[in-house]
Amino acid sequence: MSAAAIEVRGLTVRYHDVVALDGADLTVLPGRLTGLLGMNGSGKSSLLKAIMGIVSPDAGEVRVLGRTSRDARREALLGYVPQSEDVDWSFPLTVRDVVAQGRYGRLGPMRGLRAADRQAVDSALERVGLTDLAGRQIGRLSGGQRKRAFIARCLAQEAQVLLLDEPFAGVDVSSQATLTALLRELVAEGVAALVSTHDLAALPALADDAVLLHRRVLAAGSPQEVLRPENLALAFGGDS
Ligand SMILES: Nc1ncnc2c1ncn2[C@@H]1O[C@H](COP(=O)(O)OP(=O)(O)OP(=O)(O)O)[C@@H](O)[C@H]1O
Repeated sequence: MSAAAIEVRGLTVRYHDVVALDGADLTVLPGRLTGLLGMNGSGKSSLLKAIMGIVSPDAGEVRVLGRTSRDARREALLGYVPQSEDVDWSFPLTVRDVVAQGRYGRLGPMRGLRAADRQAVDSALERVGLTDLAGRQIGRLSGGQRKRAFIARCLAQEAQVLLLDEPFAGVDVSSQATLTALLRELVAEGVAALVSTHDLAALPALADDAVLLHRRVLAAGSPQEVLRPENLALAFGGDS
C-alpha cells in the first residue's frame, strides 16, 4: 500500500504527433506542497490534466490516494484550479455558483444543496475573503480573486488533493502572498497540493518539494536540490 497522495508511473501523453509527456514518474505526499516547474510546453498542464482524468494517457498509470483519477473525482477527493486560459470567464455564473460546484461534486446528480452544503459554501467564501463579492459574475473579478474563487470551490468540496495550474500567473504580489498563505494553511491541515509555477525565485518559500519537468521528470526533491544550476540547465537550457 502506498501512502502517497499522487503516484504517477510511466505517464505518456500525446496529442497526435506532439509528445507532451514521455514516461513521467512522480510522487506527491500528503501534507506537502509540491512545486511543478518546467519551461513553456514542458508538459505541466498535461500532467495535471492527466492526473485529473481530463486527458487520457497513452501509457502509464495514475493513482490518487490509491484510486484511479475517476474514482478519486467521484469521491470528491481531487480538487482542480485550472489555468486561466482554460476557463470561460464570460459564463453566467456568480462567484457563489462556482464555489457551490464543489458541493455538487459531492452530492451527485439531481440533488439540491442542503443547509449544511450552503454553510460549507459560505465558510469557503469567507475563508478566501470573497464573501462580499459572492453575487458577482465570476469574470468580473481580478486575477487573484478568480484564483481565490476556484480555491474556495476546492475548500467547499473538502478535496484532499489539490492540483493548481499556474495559480500565480496574472496575480499581483499581495494576492500572491494571500494565495501562498492559504495554500500553506491547507497543506498544514494535511492536504496534498501539486502547484505548477514559473516563479523559480518564489519556490523555496512556497514549496516543500519540487519537481522539474521536461516531458519527463528531470529532478525531484527539495526545492534547493531541484533548483541546482545543472538541473535548471537541463530543463531550461534551450534543448527542447
Ligand atoms: N490540446 C492540445 N492539442 C495539441 N497539442 C497540445 C494540446 N495541449 C498541449 N499541447 C502541446 O503539448 C505540449 C505540452 O503542453 P502543456 O500545455 O502540457 O505544457 P505546459 O508546460 O503546461 O506549458 P505552459 O507553461 O506554456 O502552460 C506542448 O508542445 C503543447 O503545444
